[in-house]
Amino acid sequence: SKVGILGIPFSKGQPKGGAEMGPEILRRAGLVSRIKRFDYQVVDHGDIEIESIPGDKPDGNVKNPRSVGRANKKISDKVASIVKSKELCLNLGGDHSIAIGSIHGHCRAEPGLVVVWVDAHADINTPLSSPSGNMHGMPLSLLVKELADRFSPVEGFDWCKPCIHVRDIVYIGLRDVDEGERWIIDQFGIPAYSMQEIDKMGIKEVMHHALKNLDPNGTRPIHLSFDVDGLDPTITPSTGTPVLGGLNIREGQYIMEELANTGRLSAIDIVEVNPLLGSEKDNMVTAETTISVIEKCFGSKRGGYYPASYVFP
Ligand SMILES: N[C@@H](CC/C=C/[B-](O)(O)O)C(=O)O
Ligand SMILES: [Mn+2]
Ligand SMILES: [Mn+2]
Ligand SMILES: [Mn+2]
Repeated sequence: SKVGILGIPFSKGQPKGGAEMGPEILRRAGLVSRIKRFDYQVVDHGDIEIESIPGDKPDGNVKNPRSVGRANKKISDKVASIVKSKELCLNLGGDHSIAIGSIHGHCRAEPGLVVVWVDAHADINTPLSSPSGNMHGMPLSLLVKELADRFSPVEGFDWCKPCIHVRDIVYIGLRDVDEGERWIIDQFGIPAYSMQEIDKMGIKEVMHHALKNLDPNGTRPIHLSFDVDGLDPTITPSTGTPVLGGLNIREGQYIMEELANTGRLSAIDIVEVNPLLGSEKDNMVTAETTISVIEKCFGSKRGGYYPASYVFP
């Protein structure tokens, strides 16, 4: 099987420069060669070309709407074609607004998908409920059909038709959720395993119930949107919105191992790595943590591994 890697050097969904350097730092830390060790054939699609749109005035309180809209239209087109060519699409962000295009594009190729959202944040603020106007806190609100009537279309997003239902989402790792987001989660009954549930149930039970709730028959393609700030900031310090009390590296690896075991991972976003926000050491720790978690999606086993082609000497 094949994995298609797509760099998305984009950061206009939030105000801190540097998130656009995420793909570069992960590549430089050896991501591609680490994935090549396993049974996937790796196709590297390079980085998406991001056009800058000068004078991109806010639309209401939404910041950089046209830049975010234009970038995500391209992301949608590219992800749709990668998934259609039977590659597992690995998107390297960039801030979390890139999930608008990646999920939209994934839905074009796999309409029955489900979304696993690993994050300290719910990222489902509408343009009206957002406390910041930063679009990295809004991606899911632009994608779910049930919220379409709660706000008027955002400038630059006329292409973006909502393509998933709230019941097709599960949250893991929440610990910094805004009022409007909590109202949405309660109103629509979105399964949400915050760090409190993880401490109460343990990651094994959380993964068991999360996947069972989401897809009882175990048939639907999975879109994993992984915000590195879902992990504890001591192991991913180089990120824009760190929150104490996150997932430890073993929980992160276990989540990926369980998702890999389904055999239904179809697209993965790895977002919010920002090397300008940490020291050299912070960046090295963040990159190594992120890669050691990502590789568990592709067959890396803590108990050891050998490729199908291995012959014992
Ligand atoms: N909920 C806050 C924070 C958003 C955080 C986004 B992140 O999860 O993509 O880092 C907001 O809406 O501004
Ligand atoms: Mn996020
Ligand atoms: Mn986050
Ligand atoms: Mn149980």
